Amino acid sequence: MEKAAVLGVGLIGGSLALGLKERGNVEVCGYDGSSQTLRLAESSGVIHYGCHKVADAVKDADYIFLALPVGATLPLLEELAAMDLKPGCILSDVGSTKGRVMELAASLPRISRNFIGGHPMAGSHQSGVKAARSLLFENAYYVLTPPQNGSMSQVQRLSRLLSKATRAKLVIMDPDHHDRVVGAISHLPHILAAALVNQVEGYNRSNEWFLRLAAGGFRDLTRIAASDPVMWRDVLMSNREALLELMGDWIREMDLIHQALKAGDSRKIESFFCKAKASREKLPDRKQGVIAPVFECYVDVPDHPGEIGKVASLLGEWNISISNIGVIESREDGAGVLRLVFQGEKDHQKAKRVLRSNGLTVIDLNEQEKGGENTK
Ligand SMILES: NC(=O)C1=CN([C@@H]2O[C@H](COP(=O)(O)OP(=O)(O)OC[C@H]3O[C@@H](n4cnc5c(N)ncnc54)[C@H](O)[C@@H]3O)[C@@H](O)[C@H]2O)C=CC1
Ligand SMILES: O=C(O)C(=O)Cc1ccc(O)cc1
Repeated sequence: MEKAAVLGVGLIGGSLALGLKERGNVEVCGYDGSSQTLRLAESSGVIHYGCHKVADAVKDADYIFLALPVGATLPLLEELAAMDLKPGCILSDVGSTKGRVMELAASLPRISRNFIGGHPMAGSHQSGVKAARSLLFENAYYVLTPPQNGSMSQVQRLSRLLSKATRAKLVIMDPDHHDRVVGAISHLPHILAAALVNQVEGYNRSNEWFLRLAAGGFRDLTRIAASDPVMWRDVLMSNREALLELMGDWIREMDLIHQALKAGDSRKIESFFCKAKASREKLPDRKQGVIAPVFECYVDVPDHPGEIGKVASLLGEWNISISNIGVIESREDGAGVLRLVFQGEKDHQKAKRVLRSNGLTVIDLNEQEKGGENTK
């Protein structure tokens, strides 16, 4: 049986460990800086067994997951790079930012090819192993950021395991692109929620009615302000560039509504809310845990001129329409990885068949393994 080491068994590490244990068909060893957490993880069955030393936890591991705050992930990754890991061992993390960790991994030659960044796009304002749940990531996106010059077969190995263990939808992204997008939809909202709570708390100090009257809107908008401060300190510190830009845009947006209010411009004020209402109503309802399906696959393109054109015309000959095509990774040897996106499941399945029967290596990160756990 393969072995997975989960370093940091809090909310995310614990949830991942539970999924790996219940559906991943791997032995799960845990490590945590807090021996109380490690004991609890062991006694509540979140991990098969715990180790008090990192070196013992990662010994003979086939997979290593770092599930600590980003600021603690970076030095631990450097420590791991100095250890003798099992050849071919895949390392990954779960951190909310990807640029900084990918940059560091790229500078550590002993692990750079086997470090595939990860970010499950689900969680909670709670933290700690007590809040861990085996299906926390079900139907959420799980972003992978493969290394430049890494191998797609390692990405496929990791995604097979994660798909079974988490039942999330795996997608590949460039680290900087990830940090800008997630900065806007997750990091910036956390800053705004905390700022609003701090502002109202200031008023409340001299008049307790402020927080006493706090109703639905304030509560909905600020739930995430109860999240772990160390984790969020590290998220901001590791995504400074993108967040400074996004906060600049936010200040400009606030200034527009401030100006409209100052001028008593009721038309502008109404259109500000109309625009937001229309856009908010278009957001898919996640209550049932449903997310847009991913109709995409990746093709390893050999180092021959015109290969991308060949893929496109092959699909054209079979009347398969592509909704998006792009090179996501170009390697030093001239070869690369092509990302193909289709409008529907029929074209997606047909394209994989056609490309494979023409000798191309096609990777679908969410392909169900025949007879595997996630076919249930
Ligand atoms: N909380 C959330 O909703 C989400 C968090 N993430 C990311 O997951 C990572 C972990 O977050 P959570 O599980 O929420 O935090 P957590 O606080 O629940 O768990 C972190 C665990 O790491 C341990 N730890 C901290 N520093 C350590 C060190 N230097 N050495 C050994 N152990 C150490 C702690 O004792 C704790 O058990 C973070 O990088 C965060 O950005 C990703 C997706 C969602
Ligand atoms: O609780 C919530 O709504 C969250 O926002 C959870 C969350 C926190 C951090 C992440 O990187 C991803 C998801």
